[in-house]
Amino acid sequence: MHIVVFGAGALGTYVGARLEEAGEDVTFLVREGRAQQIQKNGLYIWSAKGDYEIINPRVITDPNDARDVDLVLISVKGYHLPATLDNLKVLTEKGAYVLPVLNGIEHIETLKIHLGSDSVIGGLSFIMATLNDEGHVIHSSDFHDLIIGELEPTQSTICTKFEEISQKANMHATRSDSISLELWNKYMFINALSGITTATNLPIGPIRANKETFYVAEKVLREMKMLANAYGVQVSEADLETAKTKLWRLSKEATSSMHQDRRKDTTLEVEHLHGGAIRLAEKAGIDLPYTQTIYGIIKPFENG
Ligand SMILES: NC(=O)C1=CN([C@@H]2O[C@H](COP(=O)(O)OP(=O)(O)OC[C@H]3O[C@@H](n4cnc5c(N)ncnc54)[C@H](OP(=O)(O)O)[C@@H]3O)[C@@H](O)[C@H]2O)C=CC1
Ligand SMILES: CC(C)(CO)C(=O)C(=O)O
Repeated sequence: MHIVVFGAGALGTYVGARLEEAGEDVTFLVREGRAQQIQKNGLYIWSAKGDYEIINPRVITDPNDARDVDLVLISVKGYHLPATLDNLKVLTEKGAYVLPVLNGIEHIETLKIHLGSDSVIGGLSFIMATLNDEGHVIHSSDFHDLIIGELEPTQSTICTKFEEISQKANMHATRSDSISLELWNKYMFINALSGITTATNLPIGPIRANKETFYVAEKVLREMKMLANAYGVQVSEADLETAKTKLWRLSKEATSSMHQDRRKDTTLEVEHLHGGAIRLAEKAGIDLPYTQTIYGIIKPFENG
């Protein structure tokens, strides 16, 4: 299978490298600056699950240079997605399916509108990864989960093929037959975790240690459950409890990628995540007061 990783950042490089390590044909579609950095420093992942270097990575900056693409793994930040749509179209017109692994929900509809519903597979990841100054991936969590699933029945064959190859790779890859529920469960979890860690500028430990602060995260979980339910996705009380348990199980220094971005003084995905939830809530005629407050607190830090 020929896989194009669109955006060789922390998550895309990690998954792309694991697939290449498993013997798959992987091409990285990047912008000029990243292409030069890869040429200078190489493509490495440093991980407790096993370090890996891609020897002679195949890197392109123009989608027209990609031949016979089966699948495009989209791993740009939410705020970069609009600028990728024309290049993605070039790839879907060659017959590729796209598998976005971004956090969030709104991007699924955006991609469907621009590329057609049949082209867009559901996907998400649980991992803590970031790029260091050399552009190498630092994988700091003991989990590295990738979940995929068809959003349309026509995607069954490509999902089966990708399931087979990704399960041979050094990561925990699974296929879900309720990917919309998985996407919303992740959205619920990430809006609580990234919201509370970024707004307080603290990792999860001190947040849990102050019940008044953890209470806010719990309220965000509840609002996100309500939002999912308003969109017909049956996020349940049990799912909410699972998300809460996950927040308790994280190591005390653990934090969200948005909070890591705040620490690095770079752009935050707050508009894509919390802003997206507020837009969806407005359309559904519901209020999300805790999410709205978190959004307001983070907003001044959005542009670094
Ligand atoms: N990191 C993590 O642990 C996790 C991240 N996620 C989600 O995954 C998504 C990606 O996050 P992450 O990997 O951390 O982000 P990064 O910022 O590390 O990577 C994003 C990459 O996208 C590239 N990019 C942006 N626009 C384009 C473009 N037009 N063409 C080609 N490449 C482009 C950027 O390249 P350039 O160098 O040119 O700017 C950058 O390398 C986010 O939605 C995040 O929430 C989900 C789970 C965990
Ligand atoms: C919570 C985590 C680390 C899980 O993958 C994540 O998605 C993020 O911080 O962006």
